[in-house]
Amino acid sequence: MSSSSSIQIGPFRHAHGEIVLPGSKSISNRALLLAALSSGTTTLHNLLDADDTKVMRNALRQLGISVTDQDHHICIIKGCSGQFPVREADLLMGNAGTAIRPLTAALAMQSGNYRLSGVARMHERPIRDLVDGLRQIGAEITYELQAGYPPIQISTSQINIQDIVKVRGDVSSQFLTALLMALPLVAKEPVRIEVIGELISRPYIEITLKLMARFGVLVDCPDAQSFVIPANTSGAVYQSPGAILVEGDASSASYFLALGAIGRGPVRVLGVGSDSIQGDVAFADALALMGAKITAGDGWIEVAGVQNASGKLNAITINCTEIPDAAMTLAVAALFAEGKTRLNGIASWRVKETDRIAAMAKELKKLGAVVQEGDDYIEVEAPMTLADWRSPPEGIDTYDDHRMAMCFSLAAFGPNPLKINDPDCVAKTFPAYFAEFAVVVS
Ligand SMILES: O=C(O)C1=C[C@@H](OP(=O)(O)O)[C@@H](O)[C@H](O)C1
Ligand SMILES: C=C(OP(=O)(O)O)C(=O)O
Repeated sequence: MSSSSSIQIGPFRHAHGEIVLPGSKSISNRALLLAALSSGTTTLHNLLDADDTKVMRNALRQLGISVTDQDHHICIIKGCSGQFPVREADLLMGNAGTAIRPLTAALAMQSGNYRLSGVARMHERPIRDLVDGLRQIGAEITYELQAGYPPIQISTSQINIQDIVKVRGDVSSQFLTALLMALPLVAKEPVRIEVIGELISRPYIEITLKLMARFGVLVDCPDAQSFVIPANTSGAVYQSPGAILVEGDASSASYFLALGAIGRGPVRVLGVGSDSIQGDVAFADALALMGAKITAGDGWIEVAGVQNASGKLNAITINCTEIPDAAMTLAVAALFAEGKTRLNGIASWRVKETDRIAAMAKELKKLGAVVQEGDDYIEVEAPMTLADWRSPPEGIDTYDDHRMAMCFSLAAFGPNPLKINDPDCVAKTFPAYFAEFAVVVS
């Protein structure tokens, strides 16, 4: 849990250096679950060691899986061949969407009794579309407090799959990810998952499919809305690949790439690059559109300032439905752009760690930016002159949202010192963030 301290940083002018990124949250939590469900032993290298992955590791241990941390970043998992040894458990999921949603689906396939709950904010984050998807195939799931939200109770039931399972994809892609990973455990015939309506955050589905393939399950995608899971004829459907090397986290990379643009650079991130399976590497393309000088290769990306004669970024209008997490970094980078930056397709921000559109608008305004928000967009214009930048004495609030804290560190490149409240909330995905930040800024 994060404390209620604050830090004072900046003003800074330069950013340069190299940073080795922590492991990807999205890959770490998928790899942990698939390794646990597989037959065989898997060694996970460069696993993220942060709150969200602790939640997953602890839950798997409670479910009877052998999870051995060799050091902070190497973890050895002995798989259970699809059937968790423990059939009753009360699992605390913190605020980790990548833990509660996939585990809910996997546990609904187990014929056991499980309760899943989280921190207060998790109980405001929707899970209805997943529960509806699972109920179609006979899962018994009830809501403990408010319908549509955790805590939930999963009871022993008979899973009976007809040939099509439908799921909505416009609130979170994690519901589809959860079904994709869980259904192979019970698919006696091929099962088609059909996505109803828009599918947001689509690149995260690519991560899911690629990880499933590493564990031996190949999903067919006949069209953009359909996913066909093969029949499970052998019982133990997932096969351990032996070892997995987790890439660096592309969302975590976004803060350092932005620093390389705003603080002249060069800043190089190591651990993600042109060969990445994470959609958030497209943040580098967005930054290039804003005028940043970017080069990349396998396993690295570098930013060396901006190409515009003004030395400033230029504003852009961009649809962010494929990069919902890194898009937050663009909103704060807009403080260093000429013109009005508009981020579209970000309705999902409202149901994440906090209402990120409201929080972002409120805190950017405290700095003197001109901000407009709508249901699914935000527009940001930098303070007109240096004198229009404000230094709010009460500090920037972070709403227990790791990305609010990390994004707003960029604002320390404005003319004033900056106070950030509750910086420890970065522990959700990047506990060492402010230590790494300190190494590259001056
Ligand atoms: O599947 C994943 O690993 C994630 C999917 C995205 O969520 P939504 O699909 O809810 O947008 C993203 O914001 C989250 O941080 C991680
Ligand atoms: C939305 C996020 O997390 P979660 O996996 O809890 O959905 C995030 O990390 O920005």
